[in-house]
Amino acid sequence: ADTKPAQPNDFIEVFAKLFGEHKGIRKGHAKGVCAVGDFTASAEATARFDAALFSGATLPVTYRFSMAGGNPNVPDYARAPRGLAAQFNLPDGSKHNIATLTTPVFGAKDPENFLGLLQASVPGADGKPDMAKVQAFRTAHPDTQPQAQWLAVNPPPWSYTTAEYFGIHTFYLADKSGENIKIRWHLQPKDGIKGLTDAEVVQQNANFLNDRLNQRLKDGMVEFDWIISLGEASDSENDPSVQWPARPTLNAGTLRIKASGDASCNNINFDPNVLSRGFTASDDPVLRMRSPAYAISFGKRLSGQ
Ligand code: HEM
Repeated sequence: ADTKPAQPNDFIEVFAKLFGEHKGIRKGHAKGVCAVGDFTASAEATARFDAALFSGATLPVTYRFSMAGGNPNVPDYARAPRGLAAQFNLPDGSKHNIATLTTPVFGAKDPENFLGLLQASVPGADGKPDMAKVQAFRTAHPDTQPQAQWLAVNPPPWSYTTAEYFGIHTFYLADKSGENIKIRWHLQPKDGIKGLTDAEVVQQNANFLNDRLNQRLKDGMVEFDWIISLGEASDSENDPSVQWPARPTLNAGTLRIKASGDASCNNINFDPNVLSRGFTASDDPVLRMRSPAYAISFGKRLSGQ
């Protein structure tokens, strides 16, 4: 990074400049919907890993699907990432959180460049962002380009249930021999991947995603396979703007969603550094920044700010 270290509250402040102040709701991923279901590990994951999540027991899970950004009224056809967060409830009362995006990479390699990109995008006096300034920032910081390129060529999901969701960061996972394996992972929808057509992007109403999820759940539960990629020595451990090459994978289990639209996720902070035994966070600086930024947002929204 070529600037002073980004502070967690810098993000809360720039989100307010970009999206306005919205009291009592999430400062990021403001628009979303709760859901409930469970998770069962695969026999392969149970055999291979020494991790509480993969012990084999079926675990209750609280989910939240969301639209990226701090605008609670963002239209559901926006070319922005969608999020899927999950909180796994372990038998001993502990929790494990994941909070994923539909893009395989994040929008910057570190908090400073993400903050710089957001600051460059703040609208001027005319209410519009200075696109030349944004473009100049992206040119000077090439790590801010891959996510934007991905979003430009991939249509927004047709439904929350027809997208892949990526963990993006590198984590370590303990195997039965006591070794910590370098992993990345994504959630693979059993409904298949389906995007909106160009015509649908223009014609969709602004709030179809929640209805489509409710409608889909009337036909039975929605399932995602948890696909883990096994990293190699050359694969990045701390740069979320870079995708790993295709690697050997294994199916670690199935996430099931059974109902949506309740209030179960409202008071959850899906801090992605809350991990259960067997998982360890990498020192990806973006991953580390997420805990304090989410905590500020959580404290604010719980206190009506
Ligand atoms: C420095 C980088 C980041 C900052 C500052 C940031 C900030 C935030 C904030 C403030 C929230 C609201 C938290 C709450 O009130 O509970 C949030 C939610 C979320 N973020 Fe991030 N985020 C960052 C990176 C990421 C990355 C890399 C991912 C995915 C890999 C991600 C996925 C999500 C998701 C899915 C939610 C919604 C969670 C929910 O449904 O409650 N974010 N983010």
